[in-house]
Amino acid sequence: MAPALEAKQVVLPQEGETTVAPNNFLNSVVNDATHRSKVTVIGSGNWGSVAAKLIASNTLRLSSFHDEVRMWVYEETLRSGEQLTDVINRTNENVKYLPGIKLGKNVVADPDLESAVKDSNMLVFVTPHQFMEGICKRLVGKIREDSEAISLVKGMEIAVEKFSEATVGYRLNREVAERWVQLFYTHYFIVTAVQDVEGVELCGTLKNVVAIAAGFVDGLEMGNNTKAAIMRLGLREMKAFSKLLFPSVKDSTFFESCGVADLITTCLGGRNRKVAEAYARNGGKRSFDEVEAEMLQGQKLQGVSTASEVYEVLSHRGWLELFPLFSTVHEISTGLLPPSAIVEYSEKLPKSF
Ligand SMILES: NC(=O)C1=CN([C@@H]2O[C@H](COP(=O)(O)OP(=O)(O)OC[C@H]3O[C@@H](n4cnc5c(N)ncnc54)[C@H](O)[C@@H]3O)[C@@H](O)[C@H]2O)C=CC1
Ligand SMILES: O=C(CO)COP(=O)(O)O
Repeated sequence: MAPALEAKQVVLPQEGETTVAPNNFLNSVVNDATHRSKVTVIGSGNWGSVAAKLIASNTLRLSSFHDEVRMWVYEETLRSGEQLTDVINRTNENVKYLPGIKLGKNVVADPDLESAVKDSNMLVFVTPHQFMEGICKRLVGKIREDSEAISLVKGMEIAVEKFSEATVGYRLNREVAERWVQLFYTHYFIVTAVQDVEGVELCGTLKNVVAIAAGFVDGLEMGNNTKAAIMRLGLREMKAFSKLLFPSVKDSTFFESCGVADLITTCLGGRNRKVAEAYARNGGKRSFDEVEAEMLQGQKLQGVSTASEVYEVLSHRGWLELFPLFSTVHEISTGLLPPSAIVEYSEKLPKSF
């Protein structure tokens, strides 16, 4: 991917420093409409819709971007009989996944994946991870050659413009990272770039497994001390697992927004936590799928399937004993162990851990 960059003279902050979107600078640099970046958000769930809203407020403000933001919608028929896409385009609101929040008139919902991406060079992937493979396969040969893409990291309350933050992980090209930061940054959504793609990705992914464990603790009414202990041990497993898989992962990434902050917010308030709490209150008698469908009404949990994927890696590599929290979460969520096993697992902690 070779992005055409228009903002080469941006003075980049040091790694880990917060970047303030250089509003006036960008406006003066890019005037040529043919070189403006065009953005498509691939996904329109809860976070996908928030992302589209955030981005749309910035594309209007910054002349380096086309105003219009396309949002690919996995089409569904609402109870009213209307198509979700039609309702979004008529009301400017995702009434199913982000009700009560206007997305911005420059957000255009599109149920056709190919048409949604065809003119865009900045692709924002934000669907539940279980659908990503199928979507990527459908996109082969359909996207512009100069496309850049980002897979999103976190934040829930920003749709109502409460202060929040996020981390962009990048590999080598700081300028590309900077453009993504500009696209997302607002006064209420602080975005930081760190040179650690794997670390950022794994933080966002693995913390959902810890959030399931935190939900079990809540469901069993074990209190805050136990929950804090589970979160600390979870963070330790997140770090150990990430570094075993990718030795390049940096310790400092775990202290960024994508690390400890996202872990805390998801373990205190997220959907994984909420559904796991209900599952544990039921003593694991109803399956996660059942509880999820009932409680989330179409939104999707990531923690349970992530725990299963992590378990596969651990089994394959012979690391199960090194990661008792991760493996216990999987065993509980598949009904092999009762929810109470979440605190019993600590007896299995290896001495060196
Ligand atoms: N909600 C949040 O606070 C945050 C979510 N994320 C992550 O963003 C990703 C997307 O989450 P949300 O936007 O919250 O989604 P969501 O869970 O609110 O909604 C599920 C979405 O999946 C779509 N969908 C259902 N079946 C599908 C299929 N077969 N193919 C493609 N799409 C299908 C639905 O139409 C809907 O748009 C997840 O990986 C999540 O962990 C990341 C940060 C924050
Ligand atoms: O990944 C997420 C937030 O970072 C989603 O968390 P929940 O699905 O638990 O709300």
